[in-house]
Amino acid sequence: MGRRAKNKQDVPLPIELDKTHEGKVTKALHDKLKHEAIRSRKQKENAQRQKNSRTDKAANSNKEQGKRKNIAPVEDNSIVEKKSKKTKVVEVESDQMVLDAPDDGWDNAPLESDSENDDDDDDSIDEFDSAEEELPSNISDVSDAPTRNALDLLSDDSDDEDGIEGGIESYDEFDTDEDADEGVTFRDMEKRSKMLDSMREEDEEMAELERLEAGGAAEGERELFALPTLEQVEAEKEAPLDLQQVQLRIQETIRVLNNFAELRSPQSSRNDYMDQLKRDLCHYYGYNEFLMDKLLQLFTVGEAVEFFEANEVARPVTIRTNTLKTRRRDLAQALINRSVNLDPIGKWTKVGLTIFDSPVPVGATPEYMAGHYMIQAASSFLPVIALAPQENEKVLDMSAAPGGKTTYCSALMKNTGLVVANDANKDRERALVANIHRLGITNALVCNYDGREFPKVMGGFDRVLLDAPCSGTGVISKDASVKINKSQDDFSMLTNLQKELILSAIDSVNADSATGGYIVYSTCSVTVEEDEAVVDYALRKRPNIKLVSTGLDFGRPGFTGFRGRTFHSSLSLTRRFYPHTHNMDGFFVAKFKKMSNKIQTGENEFTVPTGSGVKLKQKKKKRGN
Ligand SMILES: C[S@@+](CC[C@H](N)C(=O)[O-])C[C@H]1O[C@@H](n2cnc3c(N)ncnc32)[C@H](O)[C@@H]1O
Repeated sequence: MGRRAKNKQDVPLPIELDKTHEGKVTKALHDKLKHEAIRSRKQKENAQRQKNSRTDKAANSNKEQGKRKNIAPVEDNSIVEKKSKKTKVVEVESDQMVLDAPDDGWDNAPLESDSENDDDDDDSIDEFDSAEEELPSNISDVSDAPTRNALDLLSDDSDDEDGIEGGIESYDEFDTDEDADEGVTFRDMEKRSKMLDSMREEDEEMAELERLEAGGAAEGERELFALPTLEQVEAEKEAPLDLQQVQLRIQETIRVLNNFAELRSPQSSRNDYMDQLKRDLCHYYGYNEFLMDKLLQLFTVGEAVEFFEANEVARPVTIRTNTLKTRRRDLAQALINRSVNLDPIGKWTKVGLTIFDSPVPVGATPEYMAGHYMIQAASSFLPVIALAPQENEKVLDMSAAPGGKTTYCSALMKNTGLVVANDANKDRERALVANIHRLGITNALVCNYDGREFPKVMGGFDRVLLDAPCSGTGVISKDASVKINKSQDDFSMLTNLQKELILSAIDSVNADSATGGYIVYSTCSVTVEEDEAVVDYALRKRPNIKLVSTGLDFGRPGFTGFRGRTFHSSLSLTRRFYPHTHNMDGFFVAKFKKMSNKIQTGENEFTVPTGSGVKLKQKKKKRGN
């Protein structure tokens, strides 16, 4: 746990970076002139507006009496419902659901035996309906989605002249379902539309003015910032940590680094600033220097701070509907009846729900006990969506415990075919077996091998999922010990294991599978050495595979190069997910297609079996002289 977390009583506000100060100094002069021009124009306009307002109000007061209610926009029912809900955890996807005029989502997850019962829909959950599809082709990009909120919608639609003239005091007055068109003429509408435009312009200019005022004042003060001297650094080590001071220094250091030529102190180099920043970030967020270095290599300093901040906040609790037993709409209704406050996770899944709050523990409801859902992180849906297991296939989940992904595979396969759920850790397999029973999975076989023993144990799978053991740098909000308990030795050990496991996973797949021939590699780590570097290694060692699209069209493309290393260009097909951009755990997903069971790797030719057991054919090595 970081000092920031430990010192809860003294936690300063989250660090917000000043993005308005990244430009050059000449821009300050430009801003100042613009500031003056806007101020003088605004003074004139305000005087004129007040005059017009008085005249118009007098002329229209009778006409406008009683009209206000009639011209208020009819608010979408779903928005009214959302507004009445309790405050939510920050959740980009659910906002999107509100605004995308949803229609049909709950019904897209039919209970197999009950699909014709769709017409007994309950109105109370219609607001969540969406046209989302499980198939990857329909996944939308949450990170790029427009982020208008319900109030934006209301203000866009509002036609109330009183609101315009006098300023909108409260949006409550628009909450009416009376006929919006009655009594409104085209001339009125045109006039109101012009007024709205002018109001918008005015708001934008005011915002610009405020920005310039705030920026101007800060600029003068901040230029005095200098790094602490060696003596001060030593003295700080002895004294109790002043979080406010450290926070301020982080902001100032980043500002200088963003405009180094102009704002640096001549006595300090870029490295001096970076060293101080690293020390401060370690203190403030409680990371060891080793991991801090790694993460600062991954992001710009600004984005690194966003990542650290996101790690201080718990991700939303999410559950996955077990479609073998129920439909999402029925599950949602059952939980709503228990006063659980929930929403669909986002357009990219039709089985996920976000739980905002619940008066009963989500892991102890009768629906949970009956196996109607799995408590599962949203990120953990992604590799299974990418794997896309089909009915009647033979699938291997190489590191399966506690079974979130195994049971999702079985659900997608409608309990047909075979899912081999393996894990090297016997203790963790208890939870795997319990989940398999609770969720009513009947197509799984649990085994307890070191994954590296595949495909000798069994081969010829249509698809293999390797959700690899990893450092957990994507799930720091769940396990803060990761901040301090990882060393270079741990990373070396893990990446070696990951490389061996990924080759076993590839060799366990039958390239001649009629329906499959796919391998998905995933980790809950954001480090390149556990993600792209492992995938790149697999591509080099197994030329009979190629990367294909994960089908997840949100998430950032993987790195094709990193700190002087060049990876195969197809690495851009892999996907990265971050807590600060996707509000889900940090995650990595890569999907391979195996093109042939024969591989030629210079000296050796391997033939991977299509049935169980392994045949390893080794050609005679060609030896040189
Ligand atoms: C990220 S967790 C898997 C989570 C699981 N896929 C799920 O969704 O519930 C990684 C798992 O790898 C297992 N593991 C570690 N080393 C292994 C190995 N050599 N072979 C197979 N599994 C291994 C760990 O016991 C752990 O359960």
